[in-house]
Amino acid sequence: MKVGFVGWRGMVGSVLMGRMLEENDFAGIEPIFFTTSNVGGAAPDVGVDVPPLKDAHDINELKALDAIISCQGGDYTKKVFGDLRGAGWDGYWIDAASSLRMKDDALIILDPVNDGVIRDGLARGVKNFIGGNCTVSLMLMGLGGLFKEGLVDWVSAMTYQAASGAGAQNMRELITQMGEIKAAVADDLANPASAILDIDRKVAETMRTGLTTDNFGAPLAGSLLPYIDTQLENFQSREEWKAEAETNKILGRSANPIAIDGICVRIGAMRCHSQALTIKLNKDVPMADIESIIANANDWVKVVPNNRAETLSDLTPTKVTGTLSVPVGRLRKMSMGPQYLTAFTVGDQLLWGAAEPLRRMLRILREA
Ligand SMILES: NC(=O)C1=CN([C@@H]2O[C@H](COP(=O)(O)OP(=O)(O)OC[C@H]3O[C@@H](n4cnc5c(N)ncnc54)[C@H](OP(=O)(O)O)[C@@H]3O)[C@@H](O)[C@H]2O)C=CC1
Ligand SMILES: N[C@@H](CC(=O)OP(=O)(O)O)C(=O)O
Repeated sequence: MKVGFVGWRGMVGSVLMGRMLEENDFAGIEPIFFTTSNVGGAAPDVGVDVPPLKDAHDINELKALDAIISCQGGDYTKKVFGDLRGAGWDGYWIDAASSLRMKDDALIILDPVNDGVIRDGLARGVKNFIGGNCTVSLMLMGLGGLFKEGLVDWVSAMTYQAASGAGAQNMRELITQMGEIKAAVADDLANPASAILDIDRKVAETMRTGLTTDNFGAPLAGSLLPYIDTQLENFQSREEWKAEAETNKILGRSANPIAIDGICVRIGAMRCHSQALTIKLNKDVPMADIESIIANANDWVKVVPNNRAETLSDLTPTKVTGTLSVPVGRLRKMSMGPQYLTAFTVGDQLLWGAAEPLRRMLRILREA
């Protein structure tokens, strides 16, 4: 199988390369690497012979491939995908970008949750397989069991999203902002006799006027930004809109959708998205059953007992970052009634949120 990789050196692409190497995924395929900026340059060392970098806009080169994995972004997809299909290319297109997600001829891939939908699609001849929005994928990796059992009436998801979701430059900017805050009060901090309210005043002044905000457009460090992605006419942000639209498409139930809505917030975490969920169940299910349904849904979800020590140890971005683990905790019935469940979940948005579903889709194609 000839597989083209576009966007392999970006942030999502690098995570994908790392995972493919860990899982020995380059053995048995013929990888060909593409670039938008360095045609003829050296391709990465993936343990098998590879030609120099090819032009990611060269339709003839792309046409020779059985499958293409793109982590290059939506603008690239928009530029190339139509021309490539128009030129008669019939291969598999696997993409991290959102541009094709809601198209009728595309499926959103998250195989631990929708393996059946993916395999049905393959049997029907679907050729476009698109990774889901990170927040949606991570919510489903955590709570997929409840959806699978048909227990969910509606969900309200309040998110705490990491800087990485906005891109590599934003991760750098978050750290820069943290450093700028520290620098503004370093002398006062070093002096145990300094007044905390003086430190606080200087910090607030620095946050309002002295932080680098070229990428976020607003100060994030020490604060939060309760708006992600663009504004829609119904006053949802696009990130909030994706929750219901993409979840139902992933589950293959767009015709009979479950309502999912909430507020998406950017916080100063590096690469783990967290979300606090209010779930209205369609019946009163005992907590022990809920916990076992959630825990048994896939190999990566883990129920964290709802106590302070284990929550602070196991249910934080700091613990989860760089891992495939998806802990779900703070599980309890709410005071609104026995059908109202609350949960908190954390996941690495570059792994399950972006690269891992693409890697696994390639495996599914190879094994099909
Ligand atoms: N960031 C995220 O959390 C998520 C992103 N996605 C999707 O994936 C797409 C790619 O995102 P992301 O990986 O963050 O994008 P990056 O900006 O990290 O990389 C995109 C491309 O930029 C080029 N590039 C230019 N300068 C550099 C550099 N110094 N280092 C590395 N690459 C460079 C590379 O193309 P070339 O080699 O051709 O020059 C690279 O493939 C997004 O647009 C989005 O559609 C999906 C889910 C989550
Ligand atoms: N919008 C997401 C990241 C992302 O790339 O989402 P999407 O793949 O839906 O465009 C975030 O900011 O955290």
